[in-house]
Amino acid sequence: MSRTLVAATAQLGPIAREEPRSSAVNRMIALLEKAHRRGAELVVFPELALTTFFPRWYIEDEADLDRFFETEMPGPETTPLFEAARRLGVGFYLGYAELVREGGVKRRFNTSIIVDRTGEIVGKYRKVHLPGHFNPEEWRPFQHLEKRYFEHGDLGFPVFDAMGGKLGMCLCNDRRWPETFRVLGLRGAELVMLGYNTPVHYPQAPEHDHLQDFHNHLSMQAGAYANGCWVIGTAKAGREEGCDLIGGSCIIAPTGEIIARTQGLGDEIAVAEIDLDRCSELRKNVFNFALHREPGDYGPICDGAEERAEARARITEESRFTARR
Ligand SMILES: CSCC[C@@H](NC(N)=O)C(=O)O
Repeated sequence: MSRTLVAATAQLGPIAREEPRSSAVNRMIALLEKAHRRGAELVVFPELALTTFFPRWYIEDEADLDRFFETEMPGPETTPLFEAARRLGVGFYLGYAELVREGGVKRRFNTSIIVDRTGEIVGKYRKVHLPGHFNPEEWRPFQHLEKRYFEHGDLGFPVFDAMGGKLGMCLCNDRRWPETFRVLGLRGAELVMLGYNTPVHYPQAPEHDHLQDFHNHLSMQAGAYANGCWVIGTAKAGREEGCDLIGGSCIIAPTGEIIARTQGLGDEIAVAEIDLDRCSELRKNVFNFALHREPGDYGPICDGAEERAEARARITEESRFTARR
């Protein structure tokens, strides 16, 4: 059986605050069709692809916040995307804000899914490394309230047998953490897909603004190389509600080389053929984990997990926007 897959990164330009889901979905279907015409079998969309990047605002009213979340997937507005996938026989990765009710409690996650060629959801991931802050901070030109609006993902970093390979997922800030790729690599991921919304301006250290594209590619290329896996990273890009987001969506080989990338900051695809068997070039050699990895010397990487969990629970309880009914 062939282990090659034609894949596409499907970058979205800005989504306005009042833009309806149907518009975002129609834009994604157009990209899916375009990718299909170029032979793509798998298409990677951005993080929070159905709405504007709403954590840039402090939203006090719970109903206003909930408007940005999906309570079912697919729901009435996203079903056309799933139908298009089924019609074209193209799988996809999609990031969205997920709201679930458990025991009368609302839980909110920054989530991504893998949908296979038949339009079935075959994998789910909930963002682990939530960036930003809990409380609104007036000095900022825009907020980054992911820590307030989302819970820490509770699914770990799973790897799924899908599309003829072993597929892993992460979301945006996760890519900056080598542990993300290493855990997925240890679980055998051959392709890691991720979406991102990355502002050009980093208010805490504006001297890094000109490095945002560099850091984006640095993280993903290092993750690919050190784990011998393919990486597809997809941006929501451009000036969204006055906030500039980087582009640079790309497909990265296990060698760390970018083999396809978008050029602009709008809706755009870049396509490449990826050979999943190429992972072994690294995995059987320099990154043969069984032979060369030295976990006995990596203790500090996992120290402090309990303290971290306690601190998180405390802060979350104090600050998170959670409705209990
Ligand atoms: C405030 S941290 C920088 C922004 C972050 N964005 C997301 N969405 O995770 C990122 O890692 O790109």
